[in-house]
Amino acid sequence: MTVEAGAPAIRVRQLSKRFEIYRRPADLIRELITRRPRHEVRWALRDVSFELRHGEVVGVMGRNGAGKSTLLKILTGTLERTGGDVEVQGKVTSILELGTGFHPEYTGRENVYMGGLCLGLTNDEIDARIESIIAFSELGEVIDQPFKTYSTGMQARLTFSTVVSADPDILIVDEALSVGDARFQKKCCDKFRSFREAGKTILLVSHSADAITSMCDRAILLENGTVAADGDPSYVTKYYHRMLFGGDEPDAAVPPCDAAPQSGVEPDQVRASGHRCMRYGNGRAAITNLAIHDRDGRPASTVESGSGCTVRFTIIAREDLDDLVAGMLIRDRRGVDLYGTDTLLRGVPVEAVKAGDAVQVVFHLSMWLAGGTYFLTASAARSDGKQYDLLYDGLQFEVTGDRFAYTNSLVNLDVSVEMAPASYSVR
Ligand SMILES: Nc1ncnc2c1ncn2[C@@H]1O[C@H](COP(=O)(O)OP(=O)(O)OP(=O)(O)O)[C@@H](O)[C@H]1O
Repeated sequence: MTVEAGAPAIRVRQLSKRFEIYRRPADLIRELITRRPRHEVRWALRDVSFELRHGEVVGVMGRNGAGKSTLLKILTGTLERTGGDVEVQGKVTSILELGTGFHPEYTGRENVYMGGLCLGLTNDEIDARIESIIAFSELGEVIDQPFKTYSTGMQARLTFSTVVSADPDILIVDEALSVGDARFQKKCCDKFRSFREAGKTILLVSHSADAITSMCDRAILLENGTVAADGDPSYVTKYYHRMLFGGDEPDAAVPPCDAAPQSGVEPDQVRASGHRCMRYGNGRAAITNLAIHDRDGRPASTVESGSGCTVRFTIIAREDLDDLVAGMLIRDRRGVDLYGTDTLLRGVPVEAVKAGDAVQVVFHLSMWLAGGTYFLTASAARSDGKQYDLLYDGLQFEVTGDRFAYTNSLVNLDVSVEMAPASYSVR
């Protein structure tokens, strides 16, 4: 099938899934006989609607039990829906569980054939692809050993390599990549990129904000079986983060971040860049005056790569605090965490702070990032991680680049280089 980038690949309208849960198997029989309900109803999905276009890589996030797997199972046709519509345009293949359809006693090679046949490939097609599947999985040395002797990461590599070889129009992946090592994840990322360029659609479930922000064009957040957010991955992952870490105690005491622009970056600059800061916590302390100071001690929104600077902020205790840990985290514009630390990790003693007292926090660092736009998060928390106040991406700043590095570099490794004649002989 030829796919047209931008055309709808999956359309989901008001999708619902209801499970009926019987505490004991006998309850089902009793219900049938007495015609009185003896089950609990659990809605795994309720009125879920979205559309995915060909050429989009979309991440699905959500807490345990939010409905992600149920959604994927319905999209791949392995689970019946209770209500709503699903339209899928194109050939779908999925990796819902590692090694599904793979037999533990068979070798890796035999499993590639079995998996390929399950994916609709013919024997001849698998013959033509087997070497490239093995090469992609990098399991050439063990491919004739039983699948059960593979580590989870190796199983993930073989499953992924086999599934992508089926050349689907729509690829659905459920967390399978999280078990691979960083190098294999990078290969998967590259594969996704080439899929996207070929106009294919990828739906990827992950709990990792890094995976979602680095691989996806868009993210959908499920909460209690409904769509809680759908949009830009960095915004949705922030929202998810807030839900996970900021939701257990009310944070109404803390003003919205946009209402409290931080020094070092002008409010207009914040708006112009579309940067959305988020603020959450229980409000027992408040962070103010978040700023970066350059090596001359002046507040700066631009820092030279490799130069010394300080991250500064003040924490005001609104109530007596038994302990206080101050933290900082730098993210890139895709939302990937680049560096974070806190006073506890750095061995600064945790001390009680009285209501009304202010604490000045200063992190000294060398800005070994490559040129680009970055975001600084500041936190004031208890040592068990409970947030008093957290300014998520509270400050945007620029690093002016090391002009000797490639422009897509992420860090500045302060490289020097030499080249000299070498002796060389052919034996
Ligand atoms: N077969 C089933 N029978 C009864 N309830 C189910 C069944 N499958 C899922 N559920 C319920 O549906 C809800 C959504 O489950 P689902 O597995 O889709 O969540 P999830 O977001 O994939 O979670 P996780 O991140 O833990 O994998 C949960 O409350 C779960 O208990």
